[in-house]
Amino acid sequence: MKVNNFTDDISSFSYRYGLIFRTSIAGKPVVVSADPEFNNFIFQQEGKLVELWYMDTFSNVFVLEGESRMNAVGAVHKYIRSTLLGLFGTESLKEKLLPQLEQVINKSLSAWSTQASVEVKHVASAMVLNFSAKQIFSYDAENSPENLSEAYSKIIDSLIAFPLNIPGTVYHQCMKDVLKERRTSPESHRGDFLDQILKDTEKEKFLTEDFILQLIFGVLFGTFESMSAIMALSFTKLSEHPSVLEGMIAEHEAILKNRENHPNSPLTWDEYKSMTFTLQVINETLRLGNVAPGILRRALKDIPVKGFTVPAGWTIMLVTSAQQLSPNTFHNPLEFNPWRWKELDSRVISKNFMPFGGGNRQCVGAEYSKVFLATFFHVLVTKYRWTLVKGAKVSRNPILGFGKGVHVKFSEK
Ligand code: HEM
Repeated sequence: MKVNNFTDDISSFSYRYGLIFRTSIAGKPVVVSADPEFNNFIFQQEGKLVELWYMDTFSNVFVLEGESRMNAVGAVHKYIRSTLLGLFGTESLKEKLLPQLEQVINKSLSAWSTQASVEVKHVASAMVLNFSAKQIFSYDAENSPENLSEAYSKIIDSLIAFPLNIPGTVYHQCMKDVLKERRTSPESHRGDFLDQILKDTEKEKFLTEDFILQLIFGVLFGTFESMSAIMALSFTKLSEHPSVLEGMIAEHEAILKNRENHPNSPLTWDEYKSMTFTLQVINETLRLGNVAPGILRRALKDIPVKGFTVPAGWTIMLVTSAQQLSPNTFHNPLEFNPWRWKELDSRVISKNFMPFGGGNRQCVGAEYSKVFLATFFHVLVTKYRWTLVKGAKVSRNPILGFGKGVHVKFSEK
């Protein structure tokens, strides 16, 4: 069979396979794919035919070359992934984090309800970042001299605007101080992520100070934009679809009723698992939200695809977001309709709905995000009522944007 190179005959390729085509971004050749077969295949090829590649902006922040580069799979990635899953994975959520999450959410909503209104994305970012940072390095938002979420959002704004050197920022200085304190007083054992990686520095040579700082930055980066964008979008969608909100209220009131004599007892794992409709609302918001508009990889070797070849070195952009908006899978794809999930087959879902990516780089915060959102809705609809004071014009550039923000007034029920 004749194997063409993308560079040989691009036009006939894009004509024949509209879901995969070639373009260029910042002068570099990129193969863009919304093809479910190819995208699923590429997710399984991490470290074999492809590796993670977020182009130049991120290579100024994260080490993407050399032995301890963050994008390679292998011992370093395995160590980080399993350590993070130990912290944010299902077992930890079930055994430890769920009651803590409920407490933090209760506290946040109670504080928000004392204000005339709050901008949801802003306050949700701080809530999620502070909770995640507490698990990672025992960050204490109430007593810390530095406001981590303010320092962090400055970095994110500039990161998107221009390449940035992390050293010199308030974030970097704050984290260096945290590391120094831990190293000089090893007796202050906190049982967090930082304790564990500092304990492993002898054994794992790649755990240098710079690496640890970048790693913590990277994990917080994962939590910061994504969760708050989904929360802001939820409020926008729920205000447009009161019947969905009513469905959630009914589901959560039934949970309280089933507790019989203990309506105020903490949320249990079984109760979380029973929130069928709420989890469908979360799926629908993730589907429309498409927090990761494209997932980027670099071809390590020539990759054959449908009679053509993606040459080694080229960038591949997996546009899973387009799959999630495909009318072939999702009838009336732009409509916010959580009930659609009742009808969808689980095999169709796993192939076409990948808000958390796939393969061995699938988001380590996937279950954490769902538990966080479900617990948030549980507290919200059982204890509070809210009104949208000022909605936002939702945009995509390519990151989900909320113009002047989603302003909500919360009040106790
Ligand atoms: C709505 C919320 C979230 C969405 C939609 C999301 C989405 C994603 C996606 C699409 C990837 C794969 C990226 C790729 O393959 O290049 C990913 C990876 C990752 N996410 Fe998330 N994420 C979310 C929340 C979180 C949270 C809360 C954490 C914090 C624990 C987190 C930590 C990570 C990490 C560490 C990775 C890299 C995993 C690896 O390379 O092995 N994410 N996320």
